[in-house]
Amino acid sequence: MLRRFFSYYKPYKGLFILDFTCAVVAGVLELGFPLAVNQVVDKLLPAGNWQWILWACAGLLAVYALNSVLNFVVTYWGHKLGINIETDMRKKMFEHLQKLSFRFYDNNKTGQLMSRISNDLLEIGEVAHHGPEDLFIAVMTLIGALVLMLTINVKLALLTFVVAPLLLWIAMHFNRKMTVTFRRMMGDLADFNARVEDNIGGIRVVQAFANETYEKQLFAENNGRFRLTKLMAYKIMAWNISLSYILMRFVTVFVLVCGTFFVIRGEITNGEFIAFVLLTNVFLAPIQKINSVIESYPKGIAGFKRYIEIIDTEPEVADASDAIEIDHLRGDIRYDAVTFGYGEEAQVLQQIDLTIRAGETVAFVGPSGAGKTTLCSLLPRFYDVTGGRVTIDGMDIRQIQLSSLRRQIGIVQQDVFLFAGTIRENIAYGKLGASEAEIWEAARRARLEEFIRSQPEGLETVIGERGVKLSGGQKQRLAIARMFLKNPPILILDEATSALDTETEAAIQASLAELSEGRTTLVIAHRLATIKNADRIIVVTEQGIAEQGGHEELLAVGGVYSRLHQAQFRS
Ligand SMILES: Nc1ncnc2c1ncn2[C@@H]1O[C@H](COP(=O)(O)OP(=O)(O)OP(=O)(O)O)[C@@H](O)[C@H]1O
Repeated sequence: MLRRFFSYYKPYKGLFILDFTCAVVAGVLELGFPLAVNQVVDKLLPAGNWQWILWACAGLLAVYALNSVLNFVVTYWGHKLGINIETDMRKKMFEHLQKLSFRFYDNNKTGQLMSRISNDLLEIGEVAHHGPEDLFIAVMTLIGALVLMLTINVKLALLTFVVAPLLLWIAMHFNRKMTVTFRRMMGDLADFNARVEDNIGGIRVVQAFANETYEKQLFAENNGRFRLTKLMAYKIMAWNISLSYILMRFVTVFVLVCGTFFVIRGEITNGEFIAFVLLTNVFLAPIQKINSVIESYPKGIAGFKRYIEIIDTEPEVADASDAIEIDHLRGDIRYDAVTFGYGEEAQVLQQIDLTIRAGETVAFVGPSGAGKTTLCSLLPRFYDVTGGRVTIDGMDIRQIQLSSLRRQIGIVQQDVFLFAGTIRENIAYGKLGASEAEIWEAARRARLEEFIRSQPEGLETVIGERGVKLSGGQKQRLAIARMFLKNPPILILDEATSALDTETEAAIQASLAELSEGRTTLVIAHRLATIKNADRIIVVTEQGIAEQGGHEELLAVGGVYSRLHQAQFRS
C-alpha cells in the first residue's frame, strides 16, 4: 500500500524535493537553537562581552528569519504537493467510475460513491504533504536530540530515554485504533449520504405519501450511528492526548529534578542544563506532532484504503486487448445460443437464438419480467452474456471496442434521464459539439421545435434536475431529438411511449417512426397497438422466445400473443 501511495508523488518529484529539503533544513536548524543558547550562557555570559552577545543574537535572528522562509515554502508548496496528489486521486477515481459496469452500479448506492470521491479523500492531501517529511524529521530529530543529549551528559540522557519507548508505543497504538475507527466512520458517513441522496432524490414521493415522519426516523438512525462512531474516535483521541501529555510533562519535570541535582553536584554546567532542557523539548516534539495531527493521519490512511478498494474493482465489461474500432455497423444482429443471468441464481435468458436483419424493426412483447429489457441490454454490452454470443454484422460484439459499439447504438427509454442544464446541452449530448443548425434540425424532427420557440430563453431554457420542469412528452421528445443527432444505425426503444396520453403518444410514435427509418430497431412495448408497424413481433416468455411473426400471423396461431392481445383488447 505504501508503494502505491508513493507512486502518486512521481509527477511532482521537483515539488517533493523542494518541500522535503526545506522541511529537513528547518528541522536541523531547530536542533541548533539549544546549542546556540548553550554557547551564549556558558561562554559569552561569563566573559561579559556585551557586543559578542548582541552579534550572537543577531546571528540567531538571521537563522530564525531563514527558518521562517523555509516554513513558508513548506506550508505553501508542501500543501500544493498534497493538493495535487488529492486532485489526481479524485480524477483517477472519477475516470475509474466511468469505466465500471452496470452490475457495479446495481450493487452500490449513489450517495455512498459520492461520499467516497469527496469526503474520503479530504485528508489525503494533508497526509501526502506532511507524511514523509514528518516521518523523516521525526526520526532525524529523535536521533539528533538523542546524540546531543548523550554528549552533554550520558547519565541524564539515559534516564530520560527510559520513558521514550512508552511514549512512542502509546502514540502508535492509538494511531492504529484511530485508523480503524475513522474507516468505520467513513463507511457510516457514506451510508448517511446515501440516505440523504435517496430522500432528496425521492422527496416528491416522500411528500406525496406524507411519509416525512418515517423518513425522519430512518435519517435519525443513520445520523445517530454516525454520531456514535465519531464520538468513539474522539474518545480514543482524548485518551491518547491526555496520556501522552502527562507522560511528556513527567519527562520534563523529571529532567528538571535530575538536571538540578547534577548541576548542584557540579556534573554539568548551567548552560548544559538549559540546553538539555531545550533538547528534551526537541526530543518530545515529534511525539507531540503525531498527537497534533492525530486526526488527519488516520483519516487520510483510512480514506486511502477505501479509495484503493474502488480503484481495484475491475470493470466487468471491458475492451479485449485485440478489440477493434468500428466506424459504421450495418446492423445485422444475431443472438447465438445466448444464456444470461444477473447473479448466481436462475438464468433470465437460456439458449436464445434470434436473427434480426439490418434495417428491420422488431418488437418484443411478453409478460412482465420475461427478459425483454435484459435481451436488449446485452447488445450495447451493459452486461456480458454468460453463454453463447451476440454478433453484429457477423462480429462478436466482444471483439468491437466498447466505445465504438455504443456509438452505433441509440437507446430511448420510458424513464428518460436528462441532465440538469439547458435544452441545448441536453440535445447536444447526442453529438458533442453539434452545430446550432444540427440542434434545431434534431428538435424539428423530434417535434420539439415549437415548444422551444415558445420559451423566452429558447434553447437556453433550464430544465431543472432530471428535466423536472418538462412534461413527460417533452422529455421523450428531447430524448428523441438527442437520438436524431446521434444518428446510430441500431436503435433500442424501451417502452418509449407507454407513459403518455394517446394524442402525445401518436405524435411521438410518428417521430419514432421517422427515427427508425433505415435503422435496425428493437422495440420493447407492452401496448400492442404501438407495435403494429413492426416488421416482426417476437414473443418472449420466461421459457425463451415462444413465437415470432407478423401481427395477423401470430393472432392466427392462437398462442401467447393472441392471449395477450385478447387481454389488452378486453381491458
Ligand atoms: N439489474 C438487475 N439485477 C438483477 N436482476 C434484474 C436486473 N434487471 C432485471 N432483473 C431481473 O431479470 C428479470 C427480467 O427482467 P427484464 O427487465 O428484462 O424483464 P422485462 O421482460 O423487460 O419486464 P418488463 O416488461 O416488466 O419491463 C426479472 O426477473 C428482473 O427481476
